Amino acid sequence: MGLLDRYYAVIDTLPDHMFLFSESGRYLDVYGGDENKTGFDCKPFIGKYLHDVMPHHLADDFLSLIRTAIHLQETQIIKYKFDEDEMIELPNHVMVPKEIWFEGTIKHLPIIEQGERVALWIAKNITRQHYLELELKTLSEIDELTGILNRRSFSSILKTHVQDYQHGAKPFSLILYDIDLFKRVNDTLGHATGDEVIQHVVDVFRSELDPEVSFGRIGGEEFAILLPEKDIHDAHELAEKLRQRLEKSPCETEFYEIEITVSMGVTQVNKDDQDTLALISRADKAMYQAKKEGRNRTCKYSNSSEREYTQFNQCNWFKKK
Ligand SMILES: Nc1nc2c(ncn2[C@@H]2O[C@H](COP(=O)(O)OP(=O)(O)OP(=O)(O)O)[C@@H](O)[C@H]2O)c(=O)[nH]1
Repeated sequence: MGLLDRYYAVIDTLPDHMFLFSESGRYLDVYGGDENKTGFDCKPFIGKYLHDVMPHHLADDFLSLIRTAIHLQETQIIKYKFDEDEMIELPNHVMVPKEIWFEGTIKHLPIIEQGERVALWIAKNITRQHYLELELKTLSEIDELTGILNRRSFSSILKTHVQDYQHGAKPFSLILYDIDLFKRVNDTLGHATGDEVIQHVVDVFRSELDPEVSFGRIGGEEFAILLPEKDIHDAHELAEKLRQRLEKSPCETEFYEIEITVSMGVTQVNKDDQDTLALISRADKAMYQAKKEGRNRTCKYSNSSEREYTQFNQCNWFKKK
């Protein structure tokens, strides 16, 4: 076997697809691609143009990357997908995959073919990696027990809302709530039943909340709801609706029917909120006031929330330094 044939055989068994494109978007050559599992070697594309084999807006994007790689002589990297709606032209015998993700690396090649400059496009199938990344993202953002946002992702969304508000977005409100006397559920009926109660409270609230509302578990039995474009009065009204709904919906476990209530604190973002701390602290103080006033109620943050909290801080087992 001559050296050229050997090179050709090697390049054609490479796991990723390698396309040679002219700067007008013509497929000059196609190699490899065994591992891309498209069931199609793409060689029939040779001689065709990008616009002949894929939806035009995708072809426009691809062509612009090819031209950028050639003009700047800088490698371009892109993540892209083909799916049932947007697919390259496949022969009839090839089953159209639901979704297939690629990483494309586009490099300028020092070759002129038929008067045109040339780029090499290496396409690696990253579908598995893409789904793993999605799974990891979900795991890092979602609370395992309840399926709502965890503390970290809720805090990050809240922070973004505060920043947007400081840059002119509409005000929003925050509800914090805590399950009343929850310790006794755990202590009397066991931790597993406690977990069921937490799930029940979340389910009842979730069924009442719009899907675009951010809802997070920010502590063991403490939750937060961010209400975009709602003032403190709207937020109080909604919180009361949720509280009353829960009051009328006992948690049914296999062995028990458990009456559950929550105490809720409500506040609204204001111009002094440079970060989330003061905002959360106000909602927390209002929630504390609701606990102090007898639980199973909703309090709006006010001067009296501040007073209650200050009195709490004046107890004798710790002092502010
Ligand atoms: N089952 C279960 N319990 C939890 C979880 N996280 C925190 N807890 C429990 O939640 C309880 C919180 O109790 P406390 O903070 O004393 O408050 P409380 O009994 O709810 O009383 P008030 O808040 O004053 O109405 C503690 O017993 C924690 O162990 C969890 O994920 N599962």
